Formats: sequence, structure tokens, C-alpha cells
Amino acid sequence: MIDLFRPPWLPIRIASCRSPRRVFRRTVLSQFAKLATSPQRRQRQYVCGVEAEDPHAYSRRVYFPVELRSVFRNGRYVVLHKLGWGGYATVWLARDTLSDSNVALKIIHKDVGTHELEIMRHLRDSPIAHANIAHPGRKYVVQLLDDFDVSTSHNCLVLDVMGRSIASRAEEYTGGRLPGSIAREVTHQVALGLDYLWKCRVAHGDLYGGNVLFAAPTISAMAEERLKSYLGDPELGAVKRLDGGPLAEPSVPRYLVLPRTFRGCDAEIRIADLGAAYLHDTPPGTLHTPIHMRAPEALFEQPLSPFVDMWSMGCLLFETVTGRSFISSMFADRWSTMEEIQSYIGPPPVDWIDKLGDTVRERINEVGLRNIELDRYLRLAYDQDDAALIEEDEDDYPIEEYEKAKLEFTDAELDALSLTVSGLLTYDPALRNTPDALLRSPWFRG
Ligand SMILES: Nc1ncnc2c1ncn2[C@@H]1O[C@H](COP(=O)(O)OP(=O)(O)OP(=O)(O)O)[C@@H](O)[C@H]1O
Repeated sequence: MIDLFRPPWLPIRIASCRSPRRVFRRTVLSQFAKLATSPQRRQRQYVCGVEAEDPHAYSRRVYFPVELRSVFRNGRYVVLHKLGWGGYATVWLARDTLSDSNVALKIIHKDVGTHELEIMRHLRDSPIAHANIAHPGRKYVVQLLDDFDVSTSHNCLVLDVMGRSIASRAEEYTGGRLPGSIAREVTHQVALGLDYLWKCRVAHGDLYGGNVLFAAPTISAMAEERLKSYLGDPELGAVKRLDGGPLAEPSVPRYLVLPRTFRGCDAEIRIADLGAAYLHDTPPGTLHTPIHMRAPEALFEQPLSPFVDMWSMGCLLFETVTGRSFISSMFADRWSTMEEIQSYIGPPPVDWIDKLGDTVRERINEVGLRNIELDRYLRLAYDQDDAALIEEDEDDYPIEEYEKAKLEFTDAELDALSLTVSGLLTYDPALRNTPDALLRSPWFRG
């Protein structure tokens, strides 16, 4: 039987200074998942020389074709570069000629984008959002600057330009974590942003380090000519047909643009991507949060509530401060996640198990718990002490040394962190702290 608690990466010689588990999961597994589901595997008709979105998605009209210097909204927005792409959207850097600033245009298919637009309009226009306009967390949540129809099938959301995510920035630091003072400040800002969303009756529904981006105020405010020279010439890749024929479909652009990312400023974050957000009184049936940060009620098919965000916040706190994922098993599927959660916070409520099918129930009851208290697990993760984390496996799987992060927090600070995390990582959603209570945690008082 596969031992899900034995990190399978250990026999591999790793010379990286970053956390191997994190790097492996984020890069190799996500690339594998993307490849496995990529339509390019099914039927390839087009190729493109730059690493960018799948050109076939244009052919299927998932993306709207955009070229550099395209203009939108009667000439108000002029496209300068590309910022990225997601499953249903491409995101472009544009000059807002009315406000003389630079913005992000998220051009998204209406089949999925109307929901995100509704939530963002709620945050901009609803009476409850107006009542919270002075909330200190508002500035830490992405704001809708403008929106308009691009075509009958696509919307455009105009957003602030933002920098890299806290997760990708953390990977640049020794030990895969942000410096302590930034980690504390970032988690405080996320908690404030969550409190603002909570008061506006909105749950984010997909909170993880990849959706918390650093703000990029310098880029937003940069004068047009300076920005253009700063950006240089965008790298383009011609879209070609594999059979050598001419591009016949007007929905497929002539070229794709290699996206440009900005580091952003380490002082301020934005909670981004409200594509999975929901109003408190209309929770969804399922979550799309990465499995290793998904609340256990979603894994156990229990009803969802706004408290799923508080579980994700617990995972985010753990990960941002330690540089290690709360769920460490390499293939973080539903099973390994359920099993690993049990080893840190004990078995799930009996009525959750009772509601599962026989096979699932048997498997849950069979799990050999490793039983390591959350507080100890958190400290070992903070110390990046792999030898102690894997205990009995040590002889079988010799550990390669890699450069660890500096220890910056005192014992008392780690006590406060541990208390805060344990107030979020509980099975019963009703026992998790609200953002309001979270903000009173001594962890944030430093
Ligand atoms: N406001 C922004 N400023 C800068 N870059 C952005 C901004 N919004 C999105 N991006 C970039 O574009 C990429 C895709 O955006 P986003 O994730 O919002 O699209 P999506 O289709 O909703 O994605 P997914 O399919 O993952 O849900 C992001 O990974 C990020 O790199």
C-alpha cells in the first residue's frame, strides 16, 4: 500500500534552496494537469512559437481575439501588452486615455464571466458595499474600475494592474518564504480584505496564495512613453496552421503575445480573481479552490458556507509564514488531503463519516493516523525541519540538505500564530473564527 505520509520526493537529490514540496507541486504537477487536459493533446491544428494561451481556444471562441494597439470603449482603452491568461480569459495591459493611467483589461467569455462581473458590481454599487466604503480592508480587494461588452460573447472587466502573486514571489526567497515582516503584513492585509468582503456578504471561494497579488502602483501611474520604453517590444509568435495553409478563421489572431508580469511592490496586496466568489446566502455546491487548500466540508460533501474562506485563510497563513504547504502530500488529491488533515487535527465529525458511502467510510476508518499536533507541525514546518517531519522514514529516505529560511519569529510570536491558525483549521465551520475575530489575533499585533 502506498504510504501517503511518506513524501515521495525525498529520494530525489534536490539542490534547490526552495522548499522542494512546494516547487514540485506548483510547477511539475500543474504543468502535468494542464497538459493532461489541454485540447492540444486532442486535436492540433495550430502552433505558435511563444509560450502563451492555446490558439485553439480562439478557434472555439473561448477567447476574444485581441492585438496590440486594439482600442476599446470608443478609443478610451489602447492595448499595450499582455498580462496573462486563464481558462476563459485573456488579460491585457492598456492605456486608459481618459484617466491617463494604465489598467488591466480582463476579456472574459460571458458563459463564465457574468458571475464575476455581478460580484464585482455588487462590491461597487450595492447599498451594503456603499455602507462599507470606508472599511480599511476595501483597498486590499481588487476593484472594478469599469466594464463593458466587447462582443455578444465577451465582457471586459477593467481592473488595476497588479504584480506577481505572493505564492510566486515567495518561491524567489531562500526556503520558499517571504521575509517575516512582509509575511506578517501580507497576512494582515488579506485578513482585512476578507473582513471587508465578509461585511459586504461576499465569500471569495478560491482563496490561496496564487490569488493574492502584490499591487503595482508604479506601473499603474507610469506615463505612456516611459511605460513603452520600460516594456520594450513585446515578444510575438505568429500563429501558424500545421498543414501550412493560410489562417482562415477570423476568430484566431495572427499572433500571440508572450505575457509580461511585474514584480509589484512588496508593501501592499490585492485579493484578486472573484470568479468563484458568491454571496453569503447563495453558497455553491462545490469549490474550485486547489484541493490542498479546500475546506474539509467540501471534501466530505457537506454543505458549504462563507466559512470555507476561513479554512483557506488558515492554510494561507500556514504557508505564507512557514514556506510550506499545510497539506504536504505530493499528489494532493481528495483522499490524501482528507487523510493528512486527520493527522493534524484528528478525525472528522462522526456524522460527516456516517453520511459517506460504505467504501469511502471504510477507507476513512482504515487510515493509520500519524498524529502530530498542529502546533508541533507548524513549528517543524517553520523550522523547515524535514528530518523531524518525516520521523521514522528517515533511514529509508536520506534527506538532502537545502538552504533553509532564516528563523525570524520568536517563540511567543509562533505561539500567537499557532493559536490563530488553530482557530481557523477546525472541521466545524461554525467553530472557525470570523475575519473580525481573526483580526483581533495577537499574531497581527506583533
Ligand atoms: N489585474 C491584473 N493585473 C495583472 N495581471 C493580471 C491581472 N488579472 C489577471 N492577471 C494575470 O492574468 C492571468 C489570468 O487571469 P485570471 O486568473 O483572472 O483569469 P481566469 O480565466 O479567471 O483564470 P482561471 O482560469 O485560473 O480562473 C493571471 O494568472 C495573472 O497572471
